[in-house]
Amino acid sequence: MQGRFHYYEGYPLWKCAMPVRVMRLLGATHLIASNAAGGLNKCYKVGDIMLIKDHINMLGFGGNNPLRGPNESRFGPRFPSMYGVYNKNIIQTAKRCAAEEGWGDMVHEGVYSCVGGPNFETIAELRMLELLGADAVGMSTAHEVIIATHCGMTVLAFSLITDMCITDYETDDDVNHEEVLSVGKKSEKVLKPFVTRIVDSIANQLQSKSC
Ligand SMILES: O=P(O)(O)O[C@H]1O[C@H](CO)[C@@H](O)[C@H]1O
Ligand code: HPA
Repeated sequence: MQGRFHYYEGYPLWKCAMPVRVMRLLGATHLIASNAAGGLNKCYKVGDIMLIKDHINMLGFGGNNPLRGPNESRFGPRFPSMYGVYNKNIIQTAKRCAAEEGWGDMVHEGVYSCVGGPNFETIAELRMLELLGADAVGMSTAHEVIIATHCGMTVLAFSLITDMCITDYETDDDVNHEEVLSVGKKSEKVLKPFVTRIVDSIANQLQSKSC
């Protein structure tokens, strides 16, 4: 997909995630989701990649979930498990692809927290997310991953760290969307071959399984 629908644009979550169901109906078995996110983990740097190993869906705590409403059992069960959502084998594949390209040092594994936006978080909110165990924060992806998991897709998701979150009242730095876009643009040269390598590797694995 080129871009995605966001909750802050006014769409309900089920609509934000609907393209995933369309892809599933077209025969897709795997979802590779990427996003721009603010880094909370102090070991990260702008331009790093965080392979998502789990998420904290802040919208979901309030009952706002893309699966809310009558369950569509042709896609999946009423109460889907969210253990092991982010496929461990594919995370390893992605790590290997990064190492082969010489990007091992800039690729991490971490927990993504999804907030509603559109405002960037307050310092107190960021401190709370940090305390909860989040390594990065953004305004997308969790609902798409929930829908993909519900319909049995295998998921890899990663965040490009576009800014480091400020958790210190003494800092004068700020965050803005232009910075997010500019880091995204600069990182294209890394992200495109990274994703291509991962897709090739998954395809090879699937092919050798089917032989
Ligand atoms: O998650 P994506 O859409 O990649 O982008 C992130 O960057 C935007 C904020 O700058 C928000 O849309 C946030 O979610
Ligand atoms: N916070 C929330 N969403 C984001 C950020 C951030 O710092 N950066 C990119 N998307």
